[in-house]
Amino acid sequence: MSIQVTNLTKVYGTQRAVDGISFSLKPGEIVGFLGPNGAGKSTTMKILTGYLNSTSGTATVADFDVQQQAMPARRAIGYLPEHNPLYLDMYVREFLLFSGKLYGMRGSTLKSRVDEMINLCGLEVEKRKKIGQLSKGYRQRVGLAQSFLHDPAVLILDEPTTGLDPNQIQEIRELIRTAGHNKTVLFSTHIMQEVEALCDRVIIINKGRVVSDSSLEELRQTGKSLEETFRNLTV
Ligand SMILES: Nc1ncnc2c1ncn2[C@@H]1O[C@H](COP(=O)(O)OP(=O)(O)OP(=O)(O)O)[C@@H](O)[C@H]1O
Repeated sequence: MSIQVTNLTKVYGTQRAVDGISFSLKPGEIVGFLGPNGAGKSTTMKILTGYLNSTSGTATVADFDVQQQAMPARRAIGYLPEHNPLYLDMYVREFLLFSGKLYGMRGSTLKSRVDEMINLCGLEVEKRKKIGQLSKGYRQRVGLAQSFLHDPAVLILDEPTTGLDPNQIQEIRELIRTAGHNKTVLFSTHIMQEVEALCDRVIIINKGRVVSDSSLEELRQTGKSLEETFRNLTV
């Protein structure tokens, strides 16, 4: 399995933000991770990417335990966090070169990979600007370029299109489809059409628990829209 989550729990103080969830993703699957605000999506993603430790349970990425084998697990992951923290004073190309070095890339391999990502993510026209001068959509492209840079097998994208205009949403979606080809992708979103446009399968969580894990095809066969299913399971 590319991602295996087993009985994962995260307690903040007295709150069980993630409450014994289990799910898995096979190599090459694109899975939408849905849930209302506060359901525990970002917390789960932060545990998968090693930003947070779980309270109990296990998670593996590319068969590496995210806590016990943190470094190889992280090498297998491209992560776009919800608020996409970037160094605003850095130039686009400078930032991507810097990020690549953190992944141990050097010399001509690094430079050609950065140029490839600039091209793939449509950053050519903006590559000489400082990140702080970019629009939100272009900042998101920089975040995606960074997450794809080391060619990870697994992409974990936390609300990659939130706050973008309809054209940018379409472009970022296309980018995820292109760059996510042959990769395993887990992404969270509140946009149902996005799930329908991109996903093989949908996992819905509510109050820290998995309430549905079905293929889009199975959900279609219920005769209800995804929105209706979501509301029925989470209101
Ligand atoms: N560092 C923290 N300390 C305490 N509570 C936290 C912390 N981070 C998250 N929480 C709480 O855990 C719960 C789950 O939060 P999380 O961010 O994982 O939800 P989410 O599903 O990603 O929500 P959204 O769709 O709004 O981004 C929320 O009630 C949140 O307030």
